[in-house]
Amino acid sequence: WELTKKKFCFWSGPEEKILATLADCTRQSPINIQWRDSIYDPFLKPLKISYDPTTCLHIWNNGYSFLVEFDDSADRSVITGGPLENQYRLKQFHFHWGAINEWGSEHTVDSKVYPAELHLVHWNAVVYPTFEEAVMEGNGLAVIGVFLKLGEHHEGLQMLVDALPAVKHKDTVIEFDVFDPSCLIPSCPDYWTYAGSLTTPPLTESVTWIIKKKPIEVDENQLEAFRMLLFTSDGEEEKRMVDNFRPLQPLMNRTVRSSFQ
Ligand SMILES: NS(=O)(=O)c1c(F)c(F)c(S(=O)(=O)CCO)c(N[C@H]2CCc3ccccc32)c1F
Ligand SMILES: [Zn+2]
Repeated sequence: WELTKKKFCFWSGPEEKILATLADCTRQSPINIQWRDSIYDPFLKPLKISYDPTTCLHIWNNGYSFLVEFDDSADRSVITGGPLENQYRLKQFHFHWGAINEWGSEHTVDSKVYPAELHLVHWNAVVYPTFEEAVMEGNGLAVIGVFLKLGEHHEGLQMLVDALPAVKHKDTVIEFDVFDPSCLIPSCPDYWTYAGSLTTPPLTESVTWIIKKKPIEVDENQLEAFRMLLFTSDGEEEKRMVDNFRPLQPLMNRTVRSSFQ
């Protein structure tokens, strides 16, 4: 293993825990967060978020999700505090959602599934020279997860929704000059945090997950707008971009900490 440091963490079925242990894939994501099993940690600091809206670059459909990418060449959009030892730079955010409102999120809370989940991906530019290197290291990434629930119209999200028709097909991109993603993060400071992984290839166990307790509310039309995106490129047989979430992974020997009692 040492030589290649390659490991393969993708199974499902009863033997997954044994195989995961053999391949030491012991911190995969997403997981179900059992509220009563989470441990309040009084030493957890408040998460400090400071984004510069002008670091926003573009929105693109990469055939898995739609992502909004940021200029991460300097410490202009960063998070620090919370469970983090260093400052992390915002690289991109993206969403996961279902074909219908009954499912779509990656994490669940007491087995409750939300219709969608926002992930803001940050990397440890204090310790690692590039994002690609940070992706391979245990403390390389920090992802803020925010649940979306069906409810009131979300003004901030609508700016993204209005741009989606322009990125309907895989590998389409449009410029997106100014956007402050903190409008998508609930003001309630409460979160859970645990050591996990990316939920897409390379599935590396490099993510400190910070899952906000409070969801944001979005309306039906806004969720429907996500579902009109396509996994497929222009000219291919259309496949709607829905159900782009990974199944729940075994908790193994992990504790989920909460920032609140
Ligand atoms: N749920 S998640 O937070 O684990 C997560 C995703 F779910 C997801 F879809 C993506 S992606 O960029 O759309 C697809 C490439 O992996 C990323 N992107 C990251 C992962 C690897 C990588 C490499 C270059 C740029 C961005 C990313 C991701 F971190
Ligand atoms: Zn994600």
